[in-house]
Amino acid sequence: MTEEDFDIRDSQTGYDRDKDIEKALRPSEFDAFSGQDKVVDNLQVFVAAAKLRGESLDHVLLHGPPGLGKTTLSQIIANELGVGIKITSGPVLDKPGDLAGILTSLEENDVLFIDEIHRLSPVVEEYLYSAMEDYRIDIMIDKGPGARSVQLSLSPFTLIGATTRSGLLTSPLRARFGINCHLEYYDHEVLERIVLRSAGLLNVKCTAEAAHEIALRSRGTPRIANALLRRVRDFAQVKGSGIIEPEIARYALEALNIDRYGLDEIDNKILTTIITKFKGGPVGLNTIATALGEDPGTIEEVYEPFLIKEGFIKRTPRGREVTELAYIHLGHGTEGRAGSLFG
Ligand SMILES: Nc1ncnc2c1ncn2[C@@H]1O[C@H](COP(=O)(O)OP(=O)(O)OP(=O)(O)O)[C@@H](O)[C@H]1O
Ligand SMILES: [Mg+2]
Repeated sequence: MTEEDFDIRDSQTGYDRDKDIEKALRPSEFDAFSGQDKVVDNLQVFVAAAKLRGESLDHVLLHGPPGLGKTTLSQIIANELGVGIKITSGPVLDKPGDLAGILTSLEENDVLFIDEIHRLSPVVEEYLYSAMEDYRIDIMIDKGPGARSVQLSLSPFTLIGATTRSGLLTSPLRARFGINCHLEYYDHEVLERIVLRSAGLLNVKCTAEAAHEIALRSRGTPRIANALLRRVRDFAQVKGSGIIEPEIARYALEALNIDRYGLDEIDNKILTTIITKFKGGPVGLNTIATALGEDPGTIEEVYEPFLIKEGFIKRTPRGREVTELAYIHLGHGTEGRAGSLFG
């Protein structure tokens, strides 16, 4: 990829301007949130029950790959509960004191959102335990010989933790969440609906067929769908009629060098590595990770689920194996492959 190429990764990390648009496209009610039906249905019941009883909602853990709506859902939950939300993240909370400051500022039944909760330091994590369980924390007053710790009661609150790497959570932390939700990659039809909704919010006309083209290449991820929509809109306005139609959408996506299946650079690297270095597999996860210089957990939790969902990789008892689709997609011959699956 040259620098001029559109890098899908930018849409994951986000430029500031894009961040603002991302905020504007973020649904604020359950009804505007498409997909993840099971998770949403359950959350709606739990939220309604908590409201009925006038209690705080149980602590919620949201996990799943980037860009699938964890931050969005946590904001919807607070909004639907009609409470305030404070937002922070694991790496930002350096010392227990940082956490104590936020916890004591929460009002009754408020939501505290901790993003990247797998990156909390062990001392801060331990400090969180009693806050989550009994709404109590210990704070130190005074320094030196007069130092003593006093217990402080907190208002009941809901902790919503989000993580892309649930495998890294310790079991004591995981056990303290009463509600545990896993977000899945989105189907094309749902992404198409999301693209059409976003187009409406951006005030640009987009046909259903064009939305479908964009959805196909969005890696099952609403954030990428929205990012592609914005780039395609640029093409439609500069080189087309201003309306997003299938032809201009296809033209733009080609020009942006977006993979036909929405795979990103790392997805393609994983497939290429299995094909060229391991004869298509089966090969163990750790071996793939070492060959790529990536962390095995990240491959397993962040990349592999999409490749499996779309049928590029299979899990077998002996390891990971690429499918015929992967060979076709990458334009590799299947001569060197192991096994006799396609032979
Ligand atoms: N179900 C949905 N319906 C409509 N838009 C969605 C949906 N899910 C996510 N989005 C859009 O995708 C963008 C990314 O979602 P969000 O920031 O919530 O993802 P995330 O899971 O928190 O990602 P990360 O792990 O990177 O923090 C949001 O701006 C929102 O507009
Ligand atoms: Mg987020």
